[in-house]
Amino acid sequence: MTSTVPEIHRGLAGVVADTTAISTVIAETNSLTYRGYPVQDLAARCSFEEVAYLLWYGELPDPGELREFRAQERALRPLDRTTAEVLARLPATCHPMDVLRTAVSFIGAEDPREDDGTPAANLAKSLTLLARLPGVVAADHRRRHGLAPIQPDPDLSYAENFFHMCFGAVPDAEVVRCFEISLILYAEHSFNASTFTARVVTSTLSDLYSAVTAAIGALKGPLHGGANEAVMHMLTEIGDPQRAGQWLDEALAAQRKIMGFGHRVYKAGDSRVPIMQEATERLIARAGDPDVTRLAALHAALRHAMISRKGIHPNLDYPAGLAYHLMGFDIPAFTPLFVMSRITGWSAHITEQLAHNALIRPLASYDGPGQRPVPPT
Ligand SMILES: CC(=O)SCCNC(=O)CCNC(=O)[C@H](O)C(C)(C)COP(=O)(O)OP(=O)(O)OC[C@H]1O[C@@H](n2cnc3c(N)ncnc32)[C@H](O)[C@@H]1OP(=O)(O)O
Ligand SMILES: O=C([O-])CC(=O)C(=O)O
Repeated sequence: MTSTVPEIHRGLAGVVADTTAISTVIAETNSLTYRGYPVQDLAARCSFEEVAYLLWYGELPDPGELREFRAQERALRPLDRTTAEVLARLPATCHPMDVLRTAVSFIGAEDPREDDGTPAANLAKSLTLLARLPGVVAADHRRRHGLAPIQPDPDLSYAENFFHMCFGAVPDAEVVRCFEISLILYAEHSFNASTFTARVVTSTLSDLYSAVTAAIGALKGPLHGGANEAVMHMLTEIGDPQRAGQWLDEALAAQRKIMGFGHRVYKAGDSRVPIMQEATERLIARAGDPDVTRLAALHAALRHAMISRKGIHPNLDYPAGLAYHLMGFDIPAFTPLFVMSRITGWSAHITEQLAHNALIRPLASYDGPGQRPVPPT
């Protein structure tokens, strides 16, 4: 009897798993659109709140809709006492992504709303998470420096308020805008690993908090969102722009993955990198500091070396990691910043998955031992 060997798509590479109307990544033209709008234009003209609204409702808000959306987000910002206490008890040695994952799970456990899974109920939960997660990240950042949390300020935008809660001050507009651009670029990217994780959990008809908790776990890994932290660790390890080429040769010879480079879909450059790189260069110029100039030179030298040696281009995590460092965030807080943005894309996909749900359950080709008897005891 002959058996046909099925074609295996390890890592689901090249597999089209479903349709989506949320975003499209077109590697051939190096383009990315959210609900049809080029991400470059959104990053140039919109606030992060407008982009969140677009992802969730399918259209950009008119002024009245934006006003109402902003008011709702601002009203939901304060963390309740129990959540704050639970988070303060987590060991300071755990990674901030563990804190965030626990926070979402805890906020979900505390939510008294019945889980009817309707789009309206899920959007209400998504807005709660969008509004609360910055407070979680900021309080965690401060406790690691022995500082008390700062209450949110409802007069500030999403991005401004986050700086206020982390550092007790809002930096100049250039820095806030650079941060906001990173949030817009990180918001959504089709069926990436964390979004697909959220869709898998949702496909079992589990709840939104469970899907987001799982997605945070997937984003933490260094092959996905964790790469923005790994980029800064790598730059710190190299230390000197003059060493970039030799360091890279040794790392490649040792089969190391160079963090912040390469992408499953983009093979000739990530559509988001030029915008993020430009914004980061404005931060570098603004700093006017020799250490920053040196770090920027190292960042550029490694990018050139990687492109010339391997033809592999940076992904969004490469400029974003440097930008977050220049904004004053601690390295382990970088991936939580990604979560504060990607919560918008995850929530949109959870709603879309439920709208035409099919349980996600692929097949496997078994290659273990043949059938055999259990030895007698
Ligand atoms: C926001 C985001 O999540 S963007 C991604 C962030 N992740 C990173 O930056 C981590 C570093 N990058 C990588 O590990 C990879 O590029 C991934 C995981 C992102 C994509 O990988 P895949 O699509 O599975 O491609 P794959 O790993 O098969 O790479 C193809 C080839 O390029 C090489 N390659 C790809 N990326 C890198 C890299 N960063 N460093 C060194 N080599 C690389 C691989 O070694 C492989 O070479 P081979 O064909 O000689 O074996
Ligand atoms: O699309 C991917 O595989 C990873 C990525 O860039 C993202 O999630 O933003």
